[in-house]
Amino acid sequence: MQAPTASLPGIASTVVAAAPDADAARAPRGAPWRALAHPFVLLPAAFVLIVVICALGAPWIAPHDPFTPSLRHRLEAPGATFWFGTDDLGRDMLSRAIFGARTALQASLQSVGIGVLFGVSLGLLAGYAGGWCDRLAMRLADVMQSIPAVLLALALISVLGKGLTNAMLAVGLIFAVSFMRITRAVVLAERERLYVDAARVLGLRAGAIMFRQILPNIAGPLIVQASISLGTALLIEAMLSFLGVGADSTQISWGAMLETARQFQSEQPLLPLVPGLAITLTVLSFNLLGDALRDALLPRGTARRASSVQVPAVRAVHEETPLDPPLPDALLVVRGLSVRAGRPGAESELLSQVSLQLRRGEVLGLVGESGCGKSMTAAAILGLLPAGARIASGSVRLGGTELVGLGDEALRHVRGRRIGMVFQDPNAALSPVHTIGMQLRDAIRAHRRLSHAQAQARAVELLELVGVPDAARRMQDYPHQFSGGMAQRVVIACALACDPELLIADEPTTALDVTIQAQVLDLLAQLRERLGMSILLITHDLGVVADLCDRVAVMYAGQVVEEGPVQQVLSAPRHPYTALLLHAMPRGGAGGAALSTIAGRVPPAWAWPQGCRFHPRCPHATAACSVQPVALAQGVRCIRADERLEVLA
Ligand SMILES: Nc1ncnc2c1ncn2[C@@H]1O[C@H](COP(=O)(O)OP(=O)(O)OP(=O)(O)O)[C@@H](O)[C@H]1O
Repeated sequence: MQAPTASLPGIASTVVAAAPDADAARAPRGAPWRALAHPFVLLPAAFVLIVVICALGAPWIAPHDPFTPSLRHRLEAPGATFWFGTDDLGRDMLSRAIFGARTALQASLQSVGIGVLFGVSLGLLAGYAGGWCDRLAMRLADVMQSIPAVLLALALISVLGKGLTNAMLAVGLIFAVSFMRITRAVVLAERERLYVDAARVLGLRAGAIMFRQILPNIAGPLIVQASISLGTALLIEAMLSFLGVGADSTQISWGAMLETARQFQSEQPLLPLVPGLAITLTVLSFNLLGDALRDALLPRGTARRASSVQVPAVRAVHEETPLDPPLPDALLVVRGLSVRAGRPGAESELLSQVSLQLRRGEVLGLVGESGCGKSMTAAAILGLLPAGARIASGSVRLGGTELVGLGDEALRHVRGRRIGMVFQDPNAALSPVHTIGMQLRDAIRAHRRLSHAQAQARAVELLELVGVPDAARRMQDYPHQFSGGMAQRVVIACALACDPELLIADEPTTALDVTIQAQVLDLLAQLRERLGMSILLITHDLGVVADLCDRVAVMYAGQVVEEGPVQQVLSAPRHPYTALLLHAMPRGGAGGAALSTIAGRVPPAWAWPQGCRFHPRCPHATAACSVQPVALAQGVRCIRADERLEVLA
């Protein structure tokens, strides 16, 4: 175990130069309050507020005693003393309606509280864990949802006895099903988002990810559902009390008032007015508020990462790749790594016999077109393969520790502590609803027992290290208040939280403005220099590789096709694919010359070609190239590697 480090000696003081955060947009916050600004919403919001005030201050607000009968005033019409008349026992209808707000709100809050508690916990668990846990929860939900809420309440009352609490417990259990379904659906979508991957990469525990990362992000749909459920609960409470199985004689319920009004309506026709209006307006207000909140909250943050890829057919190539002996001082050694996805019998091989080596303090570039398997390689190293994909064979050793086959808990200790990860889109990698300070402190405390103050100090130090100006003040800011470049610096700071030996950067500059890209790359170079870290840099850009990397591995169709020192590979490429990639690079000063491209595209994983996978696009391919798989030999996977082949533009 690493000792807790409260500081990085000699580093924090060296602030990496950065451009000022000029484009840090201050996006408007507080979507619920924006929704309340609409006139259609102000009225119901004001009405709900009045109901709440009545419920809380009933003894002081009610003009008369709502409980003591006064037969002198029996069934009086509305007048100066009793504004809304009296009931059959001479009690003031207005005062009873004011006290009735207590019962209505208490019952609604009770049932919605129970619904939220059980529903959200189950939904989080089902959505996050998946598998049998999810299936069991969904079947339970189906059964529960087939029973009408009022029927279940009546059944529970017959077992547990009459009373509002028992009735609302039953209603709460029915509500739990809706909350569970909503939570599960949102969690299923949220868990595919980058900030959840980022939290897993940092080594946060499943509980922390569910409750601290995902839950605040699904608050919107839950608030909307809670608001609508409050109205429904109120209606059910009124209905049960109307039937005489809800509120008892010590409680005043609008439903019970309505039942009394029904009995004496022929004598006093205005009796139903007060309870009827109270029920209708309160339920309507809750529903209108729910609608407004839905409009304000739900469209937010809908961008989702594409999560699944169809894998319709089998295409597994078996080949033996001779492995080079490990480099001296190798930190990461990946050997013969194959990853497969899909149903048994219909699997495709996403990675085939991938071998890589990375020395301590070295930067290894992983290049190739989109779909070649670069991100899949990083995911396999981190033990974070997408659902349905698995490591079929091979080994990943980090500083002598075999990572393939390690359990979840052991891997959690590796991620974040020994391997840090920087993603392509910094804004997607940071949770939008937490401050930068909290996200950094969480990353630091995921692996170290530090007090809040120590974690805070370390977080500021990390922000200074990555060149965020005015670091202490910016700890309170949210991700949207940072420009792309600054947000990426924050992501890098999170990745460095526990001094990892290896940093995996997956296209860390692709989502950034070109002027900012160079600054972030400079930062990575400086960090590598100062911290002696190894970096696996995934990129499309051979220019970046030339500037930053010591070694490079070129990937094509799930295989490494060429590997070696940057200078050697870029100056004298031996694989036609590497040569064509180099040829397709935009060159400064090319003076209007058209960019050359590589004809065709990378095939999908289920259709990797037979023989050399590049042969259908290769200008030098011969009949022999399509016969059998080509092994990686002396850093290149091409049967014509020893011939001198000119690039055909
Ligand atoms: N969840 C998945 N299930 C099945 N196949 C997948 C999945 N994700 C990716 N693939 C396939 O794996 C192969 C490698 O994809 P990968 O995302 O690693 O490529 P990449 O080189 O990182 O591309 P990019 O530069 O666009 O990120 C592709 O054929 C892709 O279609």
